[in-house]
Amino acid sequence: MSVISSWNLTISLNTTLSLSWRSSLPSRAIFPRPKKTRTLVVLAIALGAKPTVLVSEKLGDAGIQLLKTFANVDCSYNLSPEELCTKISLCDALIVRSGTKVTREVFESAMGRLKVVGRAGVGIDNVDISAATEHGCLVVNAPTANTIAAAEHGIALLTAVSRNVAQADASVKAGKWERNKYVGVSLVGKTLAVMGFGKVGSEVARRAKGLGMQVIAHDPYAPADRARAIGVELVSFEEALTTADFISLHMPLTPATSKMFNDEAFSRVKKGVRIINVARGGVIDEEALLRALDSGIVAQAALDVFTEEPPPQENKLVRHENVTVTPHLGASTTEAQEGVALEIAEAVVGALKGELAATAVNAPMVPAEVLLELSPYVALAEKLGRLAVQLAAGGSGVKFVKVTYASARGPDDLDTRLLRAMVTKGLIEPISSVFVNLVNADFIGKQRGLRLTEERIVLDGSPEKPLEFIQVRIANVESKFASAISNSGEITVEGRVKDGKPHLTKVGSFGVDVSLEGSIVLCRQSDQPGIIGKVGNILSEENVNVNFMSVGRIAPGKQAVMTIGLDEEPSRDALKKIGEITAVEEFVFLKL
Ligand SMILES: NC(=O)C1=CN([C@@H]2O[C@H](COP(=O)(O)OP(=O)(O)OC[C@H]3O[C@@H](n4cnc5c(N)ncnc54)[C@H](O)[C@@H]3O)[C@@H](O)[C@H]2O)C=CC1
Ligand SMILES: O=C(O)C(=O)COP(=O)(O)O
Repeated sequence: MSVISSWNLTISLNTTLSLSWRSSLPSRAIFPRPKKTRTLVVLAIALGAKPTVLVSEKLGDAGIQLLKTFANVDCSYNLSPEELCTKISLCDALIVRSGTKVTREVFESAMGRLKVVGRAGVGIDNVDISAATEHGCLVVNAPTANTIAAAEHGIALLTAVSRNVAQADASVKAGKWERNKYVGVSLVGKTLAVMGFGKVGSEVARRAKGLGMQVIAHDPYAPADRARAIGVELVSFEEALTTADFISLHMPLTPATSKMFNDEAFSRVKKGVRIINVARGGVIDEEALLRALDSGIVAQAALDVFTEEPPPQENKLVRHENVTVTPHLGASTTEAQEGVALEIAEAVVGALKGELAATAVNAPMVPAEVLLELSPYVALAEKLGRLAVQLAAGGSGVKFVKVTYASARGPDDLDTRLLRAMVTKGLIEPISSVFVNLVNADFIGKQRGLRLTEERIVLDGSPEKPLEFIQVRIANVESKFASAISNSGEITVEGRVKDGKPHLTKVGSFGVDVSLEGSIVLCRQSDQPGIIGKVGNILSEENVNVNFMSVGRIAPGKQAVMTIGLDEEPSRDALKKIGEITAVEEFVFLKL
């Protein structure tokens, strides 16, 4: 047996937490409700009540029909921010496009009911992801169905600005015939810099090559071999700026890309460059672009997106004669909208059912097969967390938690993110009013000052099972059940999965064996005959069914820890009577 990572490995509690799930997991583990409403919601769904999905922007019909097979669908377009906040507390899911701002206020107004936000498109800059995560709300998007539409729109604008199509059209419609004024420039042989070489950027590049352009791309995160495969050279930002005749923007709006095209950037471009933006308005400093257009540094710009949408009437960029504009039409083809609607409807319905969310934005994926295999260990992890925290004496302040995973599998073969989230859930929910799920576990843990570290132990043997046991230890605390403190001085509980069910197999330094169902009584007594019978009698007098009982002792005739699994909760009186048995030195009642 070897320990392959040490307690020093502090898992960063602010990393985005993993998550995906299946209906085989208990639904409350997936989308737990605030305590008062949880039971009702689960019950309502069990009785066949449909969840409610609010669609706040036009969505393709195929998507709406799919949603209707599973949910009540409320299509309410053009809601004001106040109206959205009012409606949202009655909705389990919200589907938006780029026109709805899903702000922190929206999540706060949802009062814990909103489980999923579906973005019917790619860019999620209109959704406050941190607020979603903090509120345990999953965000999913539809990242693939509009790629081609956006790329084609980029190419449409590229050709339009090279040949003054929009301006010439307006001129003819105004009764003029200005053939000399609208002489354009050719694309063939010109250099196009694609900024952001992702899905849309690479499709634009492919098409531009077909038009005979030299294509370079700037993307700090794109693999060079993917670029090479379509004959594109990845270059620095500087090189892209200084060599391009056309620049097409395809990066997401993030703090790093915000106003990436500013006075400084425009001061380095080739005079007469043409710029196309089908990404997000915010990646350009619009004031700086206006200056660059007025000074002739930028010959033309084509903008599908704006910092503020729709842009104000008086927006000088929109009215500029060298600017071609479209009203955020990149994704607006019949084909893309049907595709996006289906993609998002499937993702939202799946998430509401508790299935894997392949396009989760605030919850990295755990593959379906991994999840299926881990499912009983997920339940075990939560229950161990629940037991450990209930064993801490009041006022101890649980802070340092160590989770050990013992397995015969290699260290890279076990994704512990899910298990870590469930231990966190088990540790926090019994002692607070917050609800913890796989989306917000790390955030809530960090917020509450939990320092959770993980350790892997590699066991010899055949790696059939993903895990042999999970151990949860809480350091630097007193316990209300002294025997739960192991030789290392920590509250220690350890469990295994037996016949698909979680079992408690160790408390402190005592080996025990009890199925983790219902509730349990832990009892330390001096090892002597008759104790089990006495405890059993007290419980049977109360009609409390014992589902499991085990006794672990240090040595014959010394001390023993009796673990009793109960179907019902015993009365205070019964617990008092157990405590009064002479040989019983301490006992504790724990809810699972
Ligand atoms: N106008 C419209 O209707 C549409 C607009 N979009 C916009 O286009 C963006 C790109 O979409 P996809 O290609 O599907 O996303 P993607 O995620 O496949 O590609 C984005 C690329 O940008 C790169 N990137 C990130 N930071 C960068 C930086 N600082 N400099 C250069 N590159 C950077 C990433 O590495 C990635 O390769 C979306 O985020 C969205 O805002 C997408 C679809 C339709
Ligand atoms: O998918 C995207 O990122 C888009 O910008 C498309 O926006 P839309 O859904 O058309 O409002």
